Amino acid sequence: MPVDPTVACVVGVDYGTLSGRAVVVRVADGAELGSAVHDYSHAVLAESLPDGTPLAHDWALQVPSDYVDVLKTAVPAALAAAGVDPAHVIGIGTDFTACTMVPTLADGTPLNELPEWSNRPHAYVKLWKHHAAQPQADRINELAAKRGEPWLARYGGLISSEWEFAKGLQLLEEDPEAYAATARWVEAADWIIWQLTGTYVRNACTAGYKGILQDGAYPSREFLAALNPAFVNFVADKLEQPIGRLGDAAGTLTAEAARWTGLTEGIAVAVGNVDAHVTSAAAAALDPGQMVAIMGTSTCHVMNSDELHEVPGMCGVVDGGIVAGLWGYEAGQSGVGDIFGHYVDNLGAEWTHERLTELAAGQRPGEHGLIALDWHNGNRSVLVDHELSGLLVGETLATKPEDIYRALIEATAFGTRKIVETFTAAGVPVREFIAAGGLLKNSLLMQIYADVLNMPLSAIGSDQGPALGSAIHAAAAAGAYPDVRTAAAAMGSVTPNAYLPDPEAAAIYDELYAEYSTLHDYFGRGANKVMRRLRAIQRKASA
Ligand SMILES: Nc1ncnc2c1ncn2[C@@H]1O[C@H](COP(=O)(O)OP(=O)(O)O)[C@@H](O)[C@H]1O
Ligand SMILES: O=C(CO)[C@@H](O)[C@@H](O)COP(=O)(O)O
Repeated sequence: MPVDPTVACVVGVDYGTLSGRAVVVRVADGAELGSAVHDYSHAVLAESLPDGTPLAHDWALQVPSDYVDVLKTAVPAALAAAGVDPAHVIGIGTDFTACTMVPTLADGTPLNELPEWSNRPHAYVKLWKHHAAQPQADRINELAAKRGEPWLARYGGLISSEWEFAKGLQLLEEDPEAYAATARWVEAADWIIWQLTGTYVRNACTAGYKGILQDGAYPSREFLAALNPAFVNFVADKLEQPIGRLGDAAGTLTAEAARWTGLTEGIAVAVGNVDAHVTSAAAAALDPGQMVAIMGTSTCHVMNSDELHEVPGMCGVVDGGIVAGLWGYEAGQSGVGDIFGHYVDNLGAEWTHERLTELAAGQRPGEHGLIALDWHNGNRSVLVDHELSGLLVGETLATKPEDIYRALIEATAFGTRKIVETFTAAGVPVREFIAAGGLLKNSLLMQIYADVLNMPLSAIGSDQGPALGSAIHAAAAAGAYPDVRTAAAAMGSVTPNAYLPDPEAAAIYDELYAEYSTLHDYFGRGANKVMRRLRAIQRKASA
């Protein structure tokens, strides 16, 4: 029975680092009728497994049953909050952090859910911020450069330790039994769709940006064998799967998933997507030159272009990676909100983001005498090196907590400026900067970004951008619109010029950015490898 288009709704579910957020959205105009959040009960496993098995440095794991709990809790709660008849919901779409990898049996059962594997770290989900595969990434990059692999240029010259191949090679080399037991190496973005439909389809976005699928091919068997002879069949045996186009239906909701969610069995389920890339649709910002920055735990910068260029240190460029018909570019900062949260957490309970922001807002740029490097979680773009670490210069006995908090915000803004300038210099100009994500709520942070970039900031209309983007893809998958671009025009929203640069502040930030750039190149491009040496000493001391 077709649903009346004026009441038809879709559900978008955004899987972030610490929680899943469900939104019920009206198809006709993108109105968000109700939402709910569910925090993952295991959060991020960075110190130990649930049974206490210790984890080494730079590990970040998750428990996949937490993801299914979101379907069972946040989706019904969002429906209740919206007061919508579930029979009016015609589709569901999801987005996920990436590259978050699930080792599974052939039927999609996660390895960690088998009793015999529950105490093995490599049986668990490797979260996007799992950086312990940097040695494998270094070998992949060295070999790819030596062999002149054509696909390396599509990733700015460097493959990240966060992605599918480095993490897969680490699995093989550190736990060969777990590698052998892994029948499918699955992006969480696709695993959750598998749970909703019973069908495993690899989405074109993560396959391209995180799985090195370029021009229809993965890295060759020869390349894999040269990395490690036992890795030769990694693609054929554990990775390859039919590719689903963004905005198409991956399948329909199973009876079991209908019971979990309270939705109707058989409704359309959109091909999986990534929390960053799906947000461009929510901001109705799919045209070339519109850079959408999804600012949360990390920041992802996504932008379309009608031209293919190599941008040094970008995360990747994929044909149709954001929307069909255009080259989708991605860059990123692997630590942003995480850096602020880590600082706040270490200060003590009486300190909060809000208190520090209020105190910091009273300062003029440069007043605190500090400058920081925003590499507390490594550097994703433009250096692609997760052995790098944070730095603070200028601290004195007069330095106050709010001074450092402001310097950390400014450092992430300088990191974003480095990315914007690199794109523009490479022939992919940034014509509009649109902010999205959880950090939008910090107006001081937004103003600092406008001043540092010295350009107006547009702001996405929704404070649940990724979830709205997933809902838009669900509407296209359900056939309510002919394609994602048409659905985005009807359902997405943005406020242009939400923050305008202050010329005086911008001038001071130009001086501070010059100092940031000097530190960036000195510590990040090999002049002084102290950060890597400290990591090596740390690993030896922790062994
Ligand atoms: N007022 C604030 N100002 C700056 N950062 C904040 C503020 N509140 C929370 N954060 C940071 O934002 C991050 C969460 O961002 P959010 O977009 O909600 O989640 P996710 O990145 O998982 O999608 C956390 O790292 C947290 O430390
Ligand atoms: O890397 C990507 C996208 O490519 C993100 O999913 C990852 O940085 C996690 O983002 P969040 O900050 O947790 O939303």
